[in-house]
This record gives sequence, structure tokens and C-alpha cells, in this order.
Amino acid sequence: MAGTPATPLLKDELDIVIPTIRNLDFLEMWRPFFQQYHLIIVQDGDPSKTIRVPDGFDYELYNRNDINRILGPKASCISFKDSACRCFGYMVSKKKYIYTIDDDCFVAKDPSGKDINALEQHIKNLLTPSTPFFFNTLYDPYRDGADFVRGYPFSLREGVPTAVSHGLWLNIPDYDAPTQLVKPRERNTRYVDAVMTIPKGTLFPMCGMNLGFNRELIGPAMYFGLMGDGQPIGRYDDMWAGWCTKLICDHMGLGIKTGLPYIWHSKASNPFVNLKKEYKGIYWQEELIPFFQSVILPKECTTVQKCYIELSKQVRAKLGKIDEYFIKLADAMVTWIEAWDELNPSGASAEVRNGPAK
Ligand SMILES: O=c1ccn([C@@H]2O[C@H](COP(=O)(O)OP(=O)(O)O[C@H]3O[C@@H](CO)[C@H](O)[C@H]3O)[C@@H](O)[C@H]2O)c(=O)[nH]1
Ligand SMILES: [Mn+2]
Repeated sequence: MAGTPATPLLKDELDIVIPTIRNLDFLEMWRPFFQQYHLIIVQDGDPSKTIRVPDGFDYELYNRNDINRILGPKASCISFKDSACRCFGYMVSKKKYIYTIDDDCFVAKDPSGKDINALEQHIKNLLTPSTPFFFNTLYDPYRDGADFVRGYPFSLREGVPTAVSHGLWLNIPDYDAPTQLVKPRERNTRYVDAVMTIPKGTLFPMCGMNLGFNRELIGPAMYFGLMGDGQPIGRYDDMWAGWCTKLICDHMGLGIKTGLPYIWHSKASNPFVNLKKEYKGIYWQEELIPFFQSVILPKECTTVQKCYIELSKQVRAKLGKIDEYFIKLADAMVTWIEAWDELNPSGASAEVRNGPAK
């Protein structure tokens, strides 16, 4: 009917998960794009603090007491005082898709000055296939105004289902603490109008601040690890999840895209505090990356859960010698899957798709 606002895409099939230790004032700026979606707010830190949700939003809010009540002893796998807590929101959601965003991320403008509906772009990314097996030099061939270029095998043009859509950031880029300390005034002003599939066999540093994913395809792999309070490492939550997720997507024949949409990041965290949280990760990752590059998942791993349990065994066997933290993490990976399956008993796990024709 003329004049009736169009129903936003995936209105009843997508939850927006927001971890917060601050406040939710940023939602006012996102209201035009988020108001028709259900929010899952994961309140970190002191559960006795009241987080005010702006009027007009449909939401559920979980604090640490709720997490402990719902998961019981399995709550031990959900981090405290780290944005990693957000993965609890993925677990309790009942929707097919998740979009997660940080509370210091705002609506960015494209080069024409138009407000960017980041959620709409993530949905487009997730609803169109990925091309992990052969790189298309004109970027995402499924976008309006693009296509497969000459020489692209027709046998591969169907693509594969997209499991993850990784968005980027204008203003404060997601730099690690050392880089941010060296370049405190660096701002990202470069708007690159591109979406591309991350090729199979290539890992990437997944940032959790502007991220969409298909929860039915890859949800159980999106565990953000043991970070923050009581842990020797922080702020590697999204990195850990990204390495595990990419490995499993490659095995399952699923795709991950990166690029548009941009959000405007006005970082609120302190680089000196961040350095303390990150520093073990900065040298551990020099061993973690070769580990993930060497992992082979057996063909018997036909679901994400089976892949993840197998991965936890390899983490224990091969990373446990780096630090006992990885033994704890391997156990927490198993607890996460047990909790996931307990809260999502009928969750149909996507069976493995074979990759391209051999
Ligand atoms: O203890 C905490 C700290 C933060 N949060 C919430 O998590 C997000 C991200 O926090 P913040 O914006 O302060 O951190 P950044 O340095 O910008 O974050 C980057 O590093 C990743 C952290 O691992 C993050 O995803 C990246 O964007 C905010 O919503 C905080 O409120 C928390 O819940 N608990
Ligand atoms: Mn931030």
C-alpha cells in the first residue's frame, strides 16, 4: 500500500546482539534501521547496575545473574568483563540470523553523504552466495552493477552459502593497542565500495564490532572464548571465533565476506588498558596462526558441532603446551557446544556441503 513503510528484510528472522558495559544511547542514532528488529542485550560487568534501553525497542536483556541462572555450571564458558560475553546472545537467540554491534559504533555516511543502513547491507551480503574457491577480481559478483569476469569458471558461478558478513569501520579503525599507541591520531577516512569473499584456506582477523552471520549455518562456531576477568588474555575474543569459524567454513563449503558495510567507530576503550589485555595474544598468535593453518578436520565431521569438538581436541593436544590456558579453553569449547545444544535442542545443524567439483 502506498506510504506504508516497507517491512524490513528478515524482520522476524534476525536478532541484533549488543554487548554493553556502558549505556545504550547509541541506539537513538540507529533507531530508523534497528527499531523493527528484536534486540538481545548482554549486560556485562556489575549485574546490579541498571542499563536503560531507549523506549520503543523490542528487547531481551541478560546480565551475569541471568547467564548463571540459565546456564548453571556451564556459565563458566561465558566470559566476564570482556566483549566476548556477547556470544551468550547468539546462544539464546532463536533466529536464523544474528547481527552484532558495539555500543560505540554509530551510523556512518557514504561518500554521497547518505546514512548507511549497515544492517541492510549485511543482510544483502548474507542472502547472496560467496565465492571462496576462485577469486573474482571485480569483487562481489552478486552485487548490482557487477558480475563474474571473463575467465571465471562457469562451474563455480553458483557460489556457496554465505555464513558470515564482516563489516568495516570509518573513523577509529580496529587496530591493536601497540598500533593505536604508535598512531593515536590515525583515522580511517577511506570508504572502499567493495564486498569480497575471503578465499578458502585464508584466515583473517574477524572483528566483532560490526558483524553479521547465519546462525543456523555457523552459530555453534561463534564462541568468543575465555577472555577478560580471571583470564590471562582479553580482546582476542572475536579473533579466536574468526579463526575457528573460517576453518570450519572452509571445511563445510561455506563463505565469509568482508567489506561493506561501514559503521562509524568512536572507540571508547583505553589503549594502555587494551595493551595489558592483548599482550599475551600478540605473541601467542604467532603460534596460533600456524596451528589453525595446519588443522585438518576429518570428513566424519559433518556438522559444525562435530567440527568444533574435534577442533577442541586439537587445541588441547597442540596448544596446551604453549600455556595451560589453552587446556582451559579447550574444555570451555566443549562446554559451549554442550550449552548450545542444551538451549537449541532442535537446532538443525547444517550438514557438510562438498566443496567445488574435484
Ligand atoms: O569488559 C567489557 C568491555 C567492553 N564491552 C562491550 O564490548 C564492546 C566493545 O568494547 P569497546 O568498544 O570498548 O572496545 P574496542 O576496543 O573498541 O573493541 C574492539 O575490540 C573488540 C573487543 O574484543 C571489540 O569487539 C572491537 O570492537 C562494547 O559494546 C562494550 O560496551 C563489554 O561488554 N565488556
Ligand atoms: Mn569500540
